[in-house]
Amino acid sequence: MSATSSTPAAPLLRIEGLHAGYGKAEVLSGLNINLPKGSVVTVIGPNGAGKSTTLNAIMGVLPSRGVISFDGQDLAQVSLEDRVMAGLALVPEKRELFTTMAVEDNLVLGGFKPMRQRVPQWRSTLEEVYTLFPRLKERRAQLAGTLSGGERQMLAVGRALMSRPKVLMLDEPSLGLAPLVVREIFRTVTQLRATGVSILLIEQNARAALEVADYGYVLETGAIALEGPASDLATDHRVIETYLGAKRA
Ligand SMILES: Nc1ncnc2c1ncn2[C@@H]1O[C@H](COP(=O)(O)OP(=O)(O)OP(=O)(O)O)[C@@H](O)[C@H]1O
Repeated sequence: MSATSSTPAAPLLRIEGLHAGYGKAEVLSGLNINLPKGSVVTVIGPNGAGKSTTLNAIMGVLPSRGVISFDGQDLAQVSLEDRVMAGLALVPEKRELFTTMAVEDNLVLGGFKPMRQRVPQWRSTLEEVYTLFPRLKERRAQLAGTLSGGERQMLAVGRALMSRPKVLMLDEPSLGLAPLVVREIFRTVTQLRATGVSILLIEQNARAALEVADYGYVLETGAIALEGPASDLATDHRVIETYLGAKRA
């Protein structure tokens, strides 16, 4: 991470020449993304650019070609479950909560069975999640389907944290949330980085994402159109014209 180091540390997550798609339709055409340890990296871009596809390929729920290397390990032959065990966690765009189950049951299921066996301290992880999101603790017995939009997003993040990930991937966490709630969620991103979690943040809300990220990529029709330190991207005229506009989060 040090800018002065002659041999920069290998990124925790390295995506190189990634191709993925659906049937014959190729969506990603040779993507390169690096996530250094302890950083927040954002991928911004328009609808349909391939942002969710990128995360699905990294998780292994979608077949892909190219290199996905995590913590020095090539994930090509690694199953979804083993990717979670290795330390990858995804908060999907649709949150995908168990709506008819209580908040706490959603969290406990997030530390899914093999993980609970391997990580016997899951109860203390649950307390850590409650410390991060006191509102979830207050509502631990409430059905997930009755939570507000912001609380659902907190629960989706909390559930992913139950597997004690090294890398947390967030797919449009601000989607459908009021500006104040977006701020709260992005504050959490900063708090998590401070605890050592590395974060890959997919967002359409470019302004909020670039404020919280260290580095950013602009993804357009399956390829990286622009990349750089987030503060540079936030002042780049192409990003301003296309993604920042006059709207404030
Ligand atoms: N299951 C699927 N089957 C076929 N095509 C798909 C499927 N999922 C996504 N696509 C297509 O792949 C392209 C990229 O979709 P993707 O969801 O990755 O974009 P995105 O950048 O995340 O967009 P958004 O910001 O709107 O969520 C789109 O053209 C979409 O229609």
